[in-house]
Amino acid sequence: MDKIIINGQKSLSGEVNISTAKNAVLPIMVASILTDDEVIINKAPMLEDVYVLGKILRSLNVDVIIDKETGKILIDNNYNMGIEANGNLVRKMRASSLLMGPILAKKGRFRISLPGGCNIGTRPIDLHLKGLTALGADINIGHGYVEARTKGLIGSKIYLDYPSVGATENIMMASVLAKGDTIIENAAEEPEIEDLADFLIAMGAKIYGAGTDRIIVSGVNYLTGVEYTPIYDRIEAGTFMIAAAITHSKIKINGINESNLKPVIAKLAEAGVMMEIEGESIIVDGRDTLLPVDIKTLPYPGFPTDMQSQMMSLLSTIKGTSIITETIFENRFMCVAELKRMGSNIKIEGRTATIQGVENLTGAEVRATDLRAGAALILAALAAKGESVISGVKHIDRGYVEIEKKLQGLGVDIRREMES
Ligand SMILES: CC(=O)N[C@H]1[C@@H](OP(=O)(O)OP(=O)(O)OC[C@H]2O[C@@H](n3ccc(=O)[nH]c3=O)[C@H](O)[C@@H]2O)O[C@H](CO)[C@@H](O)[C@@H]1O
Ligand SMILES: C=C(OP(=O)(O)O)C(=O)O
Repeated sequence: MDKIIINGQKSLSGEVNISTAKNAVLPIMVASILTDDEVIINKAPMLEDVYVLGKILRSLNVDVIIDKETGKILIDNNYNMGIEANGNLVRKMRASSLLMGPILAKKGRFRISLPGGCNIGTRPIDLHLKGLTALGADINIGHGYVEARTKGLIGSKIYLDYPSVGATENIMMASVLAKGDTIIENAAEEPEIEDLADFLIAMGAKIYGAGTDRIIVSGVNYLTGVEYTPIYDRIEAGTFMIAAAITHSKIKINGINESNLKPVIAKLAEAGVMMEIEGESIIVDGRDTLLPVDIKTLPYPGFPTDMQSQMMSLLSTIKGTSIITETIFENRFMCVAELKRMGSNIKIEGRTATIQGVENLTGAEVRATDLRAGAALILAALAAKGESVISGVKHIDRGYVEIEKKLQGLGVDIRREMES
């Protein structure tokens, strides 16, 4: 198992380039099977999740070429795509549940292994299935699999009990080829949903209102091939913003969209971090004394759950009391036990964490239990006195492109020890 080793308390300087978003590219890769033509995705982030999804699509008999040098992905569904992807691969990643909508729309049926829980929560798919049922799918669940059939999807009005990102994406992808209009109410508003809609629109889909809580999809008969570049990763950008804040440094981050980062910018500003936007770049200056803040995670445009663990590390180093309330995933405080090993003073009660900032974190041997917990440990290690050794790096590699190289470029003393 790879390990990341960091010698902390170095000041950061220089610039870092943000990659395109994992959470945009995964649904876009899946949506590519909705056309019989070739799709080209440019500047894709070269991440473990992208490679695994590539394998999942190949197991459906879809041609997928991932060029690691250029970041170009070619996807061609070959006209003879299957209806069931390899179960072992599907169970490896949550985002594989997004295959349901497109396979159903293209083939009229699918069989998929239930994705199961993961470290951050149980993550049911009831809302995905409710939406597909409303569009005319007959769904059966048994022996760990979901099977669905339809005689033809028909547009419908669907109210989501919760604005689930994945359910909104699945319903949108299923309904683009349905007969008539679909209205998704209480839809998720995340920027990655708007990006998926832009991708589908570029293929010929008719989608209105993506990025709001009411999305209207008018079904079309077919979609065409397209060349597309996904949006920047707002969570990667937010993670580097915290890297500047936690080390009291000033750095420039290239590849951001200010409006997508609003909730993160607002909270860091409240904590006393100075920020200046220059087009698609942000200069982050954390050299002033920082103040404690309270955070509650919420669906977009609220504060993103995917930034919660990283904020936990930052607030651990800020004098005073901060409170974090996690409302999205029931098990997203797993980094806390590890942060405590580094000297953090955090108390958990249900979904609330009370953080008393400490003078100094200290380097320790810690383990990443999920992607953002891993990012939080890296950030804590940047601020900690002495050496930290982080294991469980496979989680971090799911969502951060060459994180140690990007941090090295900012002057961090960081190295990876590969599994021998
Ligand atoms: C690949 C991708 O884009 N992943 C993101 C996506 O995950 P994902 O799409 O899985 O997140 P959802 O928005 O669906 O989940 C939010 C909440 O809704 C619940 N829920 C969801 C679906 C359902 O059918 N029933 C149900 O109860 C979940 O358990 C969770 O408590 O959005 C999350 C919330 O912003 C992010 O943390 C993930 O990084
Ligand atoms: C939870 C995350 O991703 P996924 O939905 O792919 O597990 C994340 O990106 O923090």
